[in-house]
Amino acid sequence: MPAPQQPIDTANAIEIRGLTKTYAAAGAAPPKQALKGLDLTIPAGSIFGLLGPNGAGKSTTINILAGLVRKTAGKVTIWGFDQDVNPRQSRAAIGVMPQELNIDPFLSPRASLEVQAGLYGVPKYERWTDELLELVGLTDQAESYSRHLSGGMKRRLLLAKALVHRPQILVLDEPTAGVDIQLREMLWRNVRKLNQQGMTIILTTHYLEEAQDMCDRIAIIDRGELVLCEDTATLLGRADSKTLIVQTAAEPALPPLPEGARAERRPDGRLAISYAPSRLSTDALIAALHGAGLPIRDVAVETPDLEDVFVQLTSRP
Ligand SMILES: Nc1ncnc2c1ncn2[C@@H]1O[C@H](COP(=O)(O)OP(=O)(O)OP(=O)(O)O)[C@@H](O)[C@H]1O
Repeated sequence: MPAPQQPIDTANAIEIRGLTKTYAAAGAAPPKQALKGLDLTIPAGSIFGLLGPNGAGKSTTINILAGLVRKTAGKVTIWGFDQDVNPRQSRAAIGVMPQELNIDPFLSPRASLEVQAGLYGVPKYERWTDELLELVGLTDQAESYSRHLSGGMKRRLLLAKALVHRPQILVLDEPTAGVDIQLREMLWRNVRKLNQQGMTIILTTHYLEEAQDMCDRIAIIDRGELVLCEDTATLLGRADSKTLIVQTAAEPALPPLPEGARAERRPDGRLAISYAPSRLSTDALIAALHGAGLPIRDVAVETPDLEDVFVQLTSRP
């Protein structure tokens, strides 16, 4: 086996080049190409969102990173270590909180964490079991059977398990699917804290609002291919649409509008005028409304959110 190497370039936590995965045919099902030459770069220190519609290939990508699924072709570099050349080092750099609640029901949270630390070869003096239990709020349940934990507590334990070997990169696969608000807040508080301490976070979620709030960079994949990878702010700027909400003193007839603007009256009586900011500025629109004699009492501008952009980019013909 080649000698382990030192990380070469840790400006990027992860580099994926030409990643391909074809699942073998099973029974009547034909082979399935889940990833078709994916290229992805995840900067160190970021909170990175990996988004895509169902079946896009997110879990396949994450499972390849975690070493749970074998890629068909391509190159994966984790914290500077080529997965094929230095599998141990690349695995040590990453911790994964999976979707499934795969916890040994007969172990206590403390024992689960100790076993996990053993699997990663973390020496006893480097373990931080008590701190981890505290971090995820399981100190009081530390010695209970895991099978007695609630679903939310099991998820907390999964997060702690992902962290036992102090990875540089933490992957969260749909961490908030079906969890209550309290757990969600605990999770995001911890994620921000870990990120501030330098940990790179990779996140898949179906809650686009969460991705918009949490991630500083987002990749969208669809049908096994990269659609785009951008800073969240740039991505949000892509949807060339805004809505001017106008509250009028009375309820006059709809005024004539500049070309490209469309108005509708909302149930609360306000006018919602949508327009493309690349073709019509907000100032020009308001001036036109004034010019038409509209008795404006108040205005607000609604900007598109990630959901709008996502739908625009992944809607299928
Ligand atoms: N073990 C498998 N055997 C065969 N096909 C698979 C296997 N796992 C996934 N696939 C297929 O590969 C494609 C990508 O699946 P994947 O689970 O990676 O997508 P995803 O983006 O995570 O989707 P979701 O949001 O629904 O979890 C899908 O068409 C899926 O049916």
